[in-house]
Amino acid sequence: MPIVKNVSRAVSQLLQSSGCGCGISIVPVRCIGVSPRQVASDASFHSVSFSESDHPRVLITGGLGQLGVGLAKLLRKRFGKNNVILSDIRKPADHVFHSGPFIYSDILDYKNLREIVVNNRITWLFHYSALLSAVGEANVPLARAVNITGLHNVLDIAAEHNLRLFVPSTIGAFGPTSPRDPTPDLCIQRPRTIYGVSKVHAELMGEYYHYRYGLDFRCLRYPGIISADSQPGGGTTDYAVQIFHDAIKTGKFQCNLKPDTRLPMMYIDDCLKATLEVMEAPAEALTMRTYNISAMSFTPEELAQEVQKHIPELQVTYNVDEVRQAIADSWPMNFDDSNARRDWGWKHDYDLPEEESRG
Ligand SMILES: NC(=O)c1ccc[n+]([C@@H]2O[C@H](COP(=O)([O-])OP(=O)(O)OC[C@H]3O[C@@H](n4cnc5c(N)ncnc54)[C@H](O)[C@@H]3O)[C@@H](O)[C@H]2O)c1
Ligand SMILES: C[C@@H](O)[C@H](N)C(=O)O
Repeated sequence: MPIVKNVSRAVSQLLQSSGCGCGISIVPVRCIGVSPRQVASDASFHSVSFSESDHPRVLITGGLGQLGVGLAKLLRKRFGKNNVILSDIRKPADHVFHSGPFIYSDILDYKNLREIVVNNRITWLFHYSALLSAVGEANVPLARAVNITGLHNVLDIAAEHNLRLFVPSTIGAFGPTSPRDPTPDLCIQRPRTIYGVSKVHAELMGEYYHYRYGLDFRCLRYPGIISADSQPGGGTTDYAVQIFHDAIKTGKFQCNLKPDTRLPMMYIDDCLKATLEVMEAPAEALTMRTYNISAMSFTPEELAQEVQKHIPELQVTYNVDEVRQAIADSWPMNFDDSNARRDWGWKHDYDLPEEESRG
């Protein structure tokens, strides 16, 4: 019998909140200039630090993708609407533009990014700009620029202005030589995508800046994130979002991964909750700067069966995309997040009661 894991709660939540009608997320393709580099390797960083009793002043880069708008909503509830600035290089939808401060920011423009941080007295930065795994393979030079040069800009500005910096990593930071079931925090990391390579680089650079310059760098390795009211940005786990939109819109879904491809996944509310929690965790609780977080793990076939419980007429077919399949086959199947649970009390809400066992 296949491993059937109960994703009911997340599926119900997704189908309830799936208003659909969202446009497909398109990552702009353009030429990239090299950003100026002003920070000397032995620079001593200094800035006005914010009092912990004040609300942080937050900037989110790449905030118009699958995760940023939800993150802004959560943070605005907590810290006040005007204390959270969304930024991106795309034009925001009306409802996003009217929901709180939005600003244009290209993370490859170092000077402009620094100006935004200074003028708005930013104290926390969530760095979401990236090209995900599949679009990254389709445009390696752009992925290298956005994911690596962009990160360098953000690291320098964060260190210079004493920011608390969150950079998400991913299950994609592991590769075929990593243990896959489960994958612990510390193990071999030899990813085979530019996305994965750039995320390992981000993890290591952030940790280096922490030890070298005292940067308050915090990083979570997210699983594939499923959401209903935002579109994925071109990753390998996109199918697990697209199925909900297609189930409601057309009743037909063509999956680009094989039916038995098991990957770690998480409902967006859990992902954003974890992100806020790790940013609020006392520094002394963090024994590491980069943590795996986990919630559930399923295959396309299992997810389809779960969705069909709610929409029995859903027809699912498979047309495997070789690039995405090769990526998925090199990624973890299950994530070990015991360090996050121990250090800062991570606990997911949308889980996988093991109602049926392997065998
Ligand atoms: N969604 C997931 O399943 C998932 C899983 C693991 C990690 N993550 C990480 O979380 C972060 C957010 O993910 P997402 O799914 O929202 O990504 P996304 O692809 O949906 O959005 C990324 C955003 O970055 C913006 N961007 C591209 N180039 C830029 C530039 N030069 N300057 C500023 N912005 C630029 C894009 O316009 C886009 O809105 C990423 O770093 C991603 O690696 C996401
Ligand atoms: C897993 C994650 O990093 C992203 N959703 C991708 O598939 O590329």
